[in-house]
Amino acid sequence: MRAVFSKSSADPVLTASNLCCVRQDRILFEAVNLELTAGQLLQIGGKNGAGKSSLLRILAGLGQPDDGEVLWQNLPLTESDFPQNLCFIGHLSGIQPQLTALEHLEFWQAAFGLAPTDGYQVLATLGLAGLEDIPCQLLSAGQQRRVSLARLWLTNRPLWILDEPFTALDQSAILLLQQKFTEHLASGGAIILTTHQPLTQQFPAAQLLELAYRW
Ligand SMILES: Nc1ncnc2c1ncn2[C@@H]1O[C@H](COP(=O)(O)OP(=O)(O)OP(=O)(O)O)[C@@H](O)[C@H]1O
Repeated sequence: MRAVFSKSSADPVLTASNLCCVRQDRILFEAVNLELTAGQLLQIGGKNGAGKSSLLRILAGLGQPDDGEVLWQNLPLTESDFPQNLCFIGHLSGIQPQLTALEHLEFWQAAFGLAPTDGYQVLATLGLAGLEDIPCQLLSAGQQRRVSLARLWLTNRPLWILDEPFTALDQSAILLLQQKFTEHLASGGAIILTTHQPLTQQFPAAQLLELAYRW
């Protein structure tokens, strides 16, 4: 059930104002402002070490800014139903080596509070047919990334925050993921992601927030 985003809504759902992040006496970024509404894709760009992951973690409520605030529907994240509306996938795949792909799906279904679905079907869509029942430590890096991204095929949450989701994927998986993004945006979802690859050809309406590398 999409409780928050709807295609007709043009109101900002996630807003960040005057964000500042300091790490080891270095200002990674400051005075960062953004607004995200239904159907929007925001790409955070910048060189290695510019602070993209740090910004994503703050936007996901997993880290505190040194200044500024993040609001979900005009409320601070901790005072809203933000966690129930977010699907966050970090740059580490979040895969447990000893669990199978199918066991990961069962865990995420329970974590998202979803009714069981046909995990075999989801994994087949992701090109993992025949690999459902072996420990993930025996899968390749790209196959493990596909398992990790299976969350996007399970979740009904409107806001996706994804750190380097294309890492280790081959061209067919990149196209599959881009198609999934298109469907999610068309149904009123929103996406914030980091990636080093240009997205403007597939997503001409994407916003780009470029973080400058600062000393
Ligand atoms: N918890 C932390 N404590 C200390 N320093 C940190 C912490 N998290 C990040 N940093 C530092 O902040 C800087 C930015 O890190 P971050 O991971 O946000 O960069 P990034 O833009 O995502 O880089 P990449 O493109 O390489 O993934 C780095 O120099 C990193 O060492």
